[in-house]
Amino acid sequence: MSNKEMVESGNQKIEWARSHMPVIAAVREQFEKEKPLDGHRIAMALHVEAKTAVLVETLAAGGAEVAIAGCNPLSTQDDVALALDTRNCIDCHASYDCSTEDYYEAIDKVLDFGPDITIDDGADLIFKMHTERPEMLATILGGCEETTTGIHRLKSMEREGALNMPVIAVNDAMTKFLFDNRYGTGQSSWDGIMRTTNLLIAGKNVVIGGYGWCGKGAALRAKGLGANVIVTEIDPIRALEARMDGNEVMPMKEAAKIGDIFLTTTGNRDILSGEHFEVIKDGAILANSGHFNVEINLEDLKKMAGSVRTARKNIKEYDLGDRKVYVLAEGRLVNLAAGDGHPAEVMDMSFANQALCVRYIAENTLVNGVHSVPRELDISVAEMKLKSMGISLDKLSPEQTLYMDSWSCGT
Ligand SMILES: NC(=O)c1ccc[n+]([C@@H]2O[C@H](COP(=O)([O-])OP(=O)(O)OC[C@H]3O[C@@H](n4cnc5c(N)ncnc54)[C@H](O)[C@@H]3O)[C@@H](O)[C@H]2O)c1
Ligand SMILES: N[C@@H](CCSC[C@H]1O[C@@H](n2cnc3c(=O)[nH]cnc32)[C@H](O)[C@@H]1O)C(=O)O
Repeated sequence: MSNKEMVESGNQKIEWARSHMPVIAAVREQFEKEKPLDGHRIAMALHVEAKTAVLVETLAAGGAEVAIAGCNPLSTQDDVALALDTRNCIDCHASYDCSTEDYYEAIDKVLDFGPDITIDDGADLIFKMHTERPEMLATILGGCEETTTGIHRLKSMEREGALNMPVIAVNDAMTKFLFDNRYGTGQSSWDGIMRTTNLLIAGKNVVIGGYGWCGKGAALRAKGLGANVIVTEIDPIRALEARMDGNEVMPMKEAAKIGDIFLTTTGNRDILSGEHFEVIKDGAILANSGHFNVEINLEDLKKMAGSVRTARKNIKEYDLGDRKVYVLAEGRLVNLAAGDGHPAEVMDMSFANQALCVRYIAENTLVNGVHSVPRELDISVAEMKLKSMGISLDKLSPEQTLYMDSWSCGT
């Protein structure tokens, strides 16, 4: 494709996403009128694809200048990156097949731009500023964090007294994790797996590593596709929940022997490693939708394999002698590296939260530490989404309010 065709293709994807993101459209309208981000410089490290581009445009419509890098190798869509880079007030430094060096160089480039607000997915910008560029923290008003793993990292910095800027935990908004992590990951992971393998899910043993918000969504959709779902967990409550939701629960060492398709969603490392590959079933398909590329230990797999070859686009075959194992998208996020990421309708809510939280940072002085998304912003996102869906609610009558609030009623 020529550069011109790439830009056209990127713009088409952005337009399609924008037309399915009514909440962020409403936020953009406010931003265009009020210009709350005038004079602000925003550095972002997110998956560079069409829905993210709609967030970037919204911030620019609010008056900001924006520089963006990727937040994961293999999750950038090059046509969208090119289309974004042609816009006024937007610099994009991201490519799909970047090396680890290119990836970190791009993070440095968006920091060179001199931001006063950051948006991260996995805390890479914040980590880099704290470890290598601490002088930058003096002019940072605050940051927003998109994902569970990033918030784990930031809370651990906060506990050790090492977090020297305010950060809003956007992932923890109800209108984010209940929809994005659950229904978003639930749908987009299976989309990535199915379009990459072109295989049937019905009748297969699907093993889901972790029954958090992503795991619940992935298990629910696998069941809907006709799979027999097995969950592995380390948390007794989540394991119980998985069982009572109708899944089998067992240790990975047992699940490895019978699973046909494995999907990790834990945010942890080595969910599948050497001890599992020793017993894993011939033909097993391994995919990750959790953290970076560490949930499936590819080093162990490489050591055990006699040879490795590309079996099909985005599928690597590891020949273990008596068995073959297939890894999708290099063990990186299968929904983004081998698919188009979450559906626009869920990113609509995640990114409306991002835009509103950036505005909140611009208009308020926050102390250093991890902050929750203000409840009223979270509720406003739910209200805008319901309105866009044509759904209205009942209202409490004065008698009902009194009844609910009074301790003397109810007997
Ligand atoms: N692919 C995507 O688009 C996408 C979307 C949202 C979140 N994420 C990422 O997915 C990961 C999970 O996010 P979440 O919101 O579901 O987190 P969560 O904390 O709700 O769930 C993680 C679950 O994994 C379990 N777990 C941890 N170690 C385990 C182990 N060794 N074996 C089995 N289970 C284990 C935990 O007990 C927990 O129940 C994070 O890294 C997050 O950043 C990815
Ligand atoms: N660098 C992180 C990446 C985790 S991805 C998880 C985040 O990606 C976000 N996400 C999922 N799909 C899309 C998409 O299509 N566009 C932009 N972001 C997405 C989603 O909100 C989720 O919180 C790490 O490996 O730790």
